[in-house]
Amino acid sequence: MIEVDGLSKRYGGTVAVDDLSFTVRPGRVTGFLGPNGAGKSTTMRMMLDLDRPSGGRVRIDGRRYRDLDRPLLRVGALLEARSTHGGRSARQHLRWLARTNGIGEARVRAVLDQVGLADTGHRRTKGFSLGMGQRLGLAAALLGDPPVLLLDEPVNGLDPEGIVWLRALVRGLAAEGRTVLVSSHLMSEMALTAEHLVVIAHGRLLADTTVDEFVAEYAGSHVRITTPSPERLRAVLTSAGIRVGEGDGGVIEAHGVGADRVGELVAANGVVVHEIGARTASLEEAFMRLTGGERT
Ligand SMILES: Nc1ncnc2c1ncn2[C@@H]1O[C@H](COP(=O)(O)OP(=O)(O)OP(=O)(O)O)[C@@H](O)[C@H]1O
Repeated sequence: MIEVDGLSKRYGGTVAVDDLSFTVRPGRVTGFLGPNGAGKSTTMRMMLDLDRPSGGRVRIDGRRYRDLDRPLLRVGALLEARSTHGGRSARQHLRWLARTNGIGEARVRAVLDQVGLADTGHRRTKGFSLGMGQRLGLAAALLGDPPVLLLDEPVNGLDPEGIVWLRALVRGLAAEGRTVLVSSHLMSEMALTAEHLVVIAHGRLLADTTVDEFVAEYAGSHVRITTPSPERLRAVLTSAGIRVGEGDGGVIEAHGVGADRVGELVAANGVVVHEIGARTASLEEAFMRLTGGERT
């Protein structure tokens, strides 16, 4: 479990993180979302003691990072900056990490295999693509078999196949009971990966909720109806107390109501309709609404 309590970070006049409090629980993937510059990386660096908070605190399984005994066995992290020595091979890099942290050689083989680098582990990392670099970073994060994982934008540089692979890996790690925090600015990816969301903008908490609740609360679902008699349909829906809007191409949108109720109303009032469809807004739309349209 990761507990963030009143966390703040100022860089000169810039407030990067502003009185942030949330808890990341084990057993599920928590997505850490926010537009560029929202403060995600700064928050993650403070979790790992790489940046000193201006205020507040972070606890990982009840302790400060710096007080953790053999931290690589407690917390695995993939941060945005790559920190491998280009002249070394992936295997050498992991062996060095393992040795300096009292981790056995068997784990090096296991994680190379787990991240799909078993056949390229002997190659120098200098020639690695961004995606391979991300896989190596993940291998390093997993090396100590830690119960807590912090992954900052892990899909960066991965090809579509790699993204699907990562999604399964991350969900599997959470299903094993680990605490998994994954930052991203890709809403659609988070919708498929995370069950819980922590959303921030300008360093402040905007939402701490499940993906489903987030979409329901901030995006709002509606029913789309195509009809040759829009005025008549509007009148029927409005007199039933339903809020009506207009979508693209003259489609009527009924808000705060299910498709079943709309179907009953049009049948009872003899309105001809060509199409009725329930539409659930995407996580992307919910995010845009919540952050006031800031691009990610
Ligand atoms: N070392 C630093 N010195 C000065 N300002 C910084 C520093 N690190 C971050 N910032 C500023 O703090 C704010 C938050 O940045 P941060 O990188 O944490 O955001 P982010 O949500 O991770 O964004 P991105 O997705 O672009 O990485 C930004 O305004 C950034 O310019």
